[in-house]
Amino acid sequence: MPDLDVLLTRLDPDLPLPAYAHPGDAGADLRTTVDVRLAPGERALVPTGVALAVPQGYVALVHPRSGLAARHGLSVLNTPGTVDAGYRGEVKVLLVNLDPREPLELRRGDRVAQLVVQRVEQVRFVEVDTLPGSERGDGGYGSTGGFGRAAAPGPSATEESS
Ligand SMILES: O=c1ccn([C@H]2C[C@H](O)[C@@H](COP(=O)(O)OP(=O)(O)OP(=O)(O)O)O2)c(=O)[nH]1
Ligand SMILES: [Mg+2]
Repeated sequence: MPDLDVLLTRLDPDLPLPAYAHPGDAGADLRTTVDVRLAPGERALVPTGVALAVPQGYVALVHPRSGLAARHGLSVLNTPGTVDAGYRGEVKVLLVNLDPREPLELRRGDRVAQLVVQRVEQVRFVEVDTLPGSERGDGGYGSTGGFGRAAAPGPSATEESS
């Protein structure tokens, strides 16, 4: 049951508005207003035919659709794309064909991505000389190990498999 109004203008009156496929879904599907052919590895910034006034304190994020990603390698290059509250231009989707072999033909009206609206904080950045300590410290980028699989038998059995 939606409880937040997001004002929208339709720049392409013949296409349906962004819509949630099921009640309670996080993402509302966005459609391309144009036909696009993406060669393997190719990207394109495609228009969606809508402009939004996202309320202050919220952001609209442009996410890929998992079915198109799994079946065709279609993704959003800058995923998730950020539509700021102050942005009044047309929402666009930076599509990329990550399939190494197959070109992808998209037609006007196809649901190519999904829009997730969520709350967001704007913070005050406060410069200090020394940060408070933490258990993790500066460990990152794999500091806790890899996949955590049982070590396979063989020459590297003594090392943790990554
Ligand atoms: O997938 C996206 C990403 C961005 N935008 C629009 C809305 C967003 O508010 C604006 C700027 O996006 P972003 O801040 O990610 O791009 P930038 O390269 O930093 O541009 P700018 O200098 O305009 O902020 O572009 C979209 O329509 N779709
Ligand atoms: Mg920016």
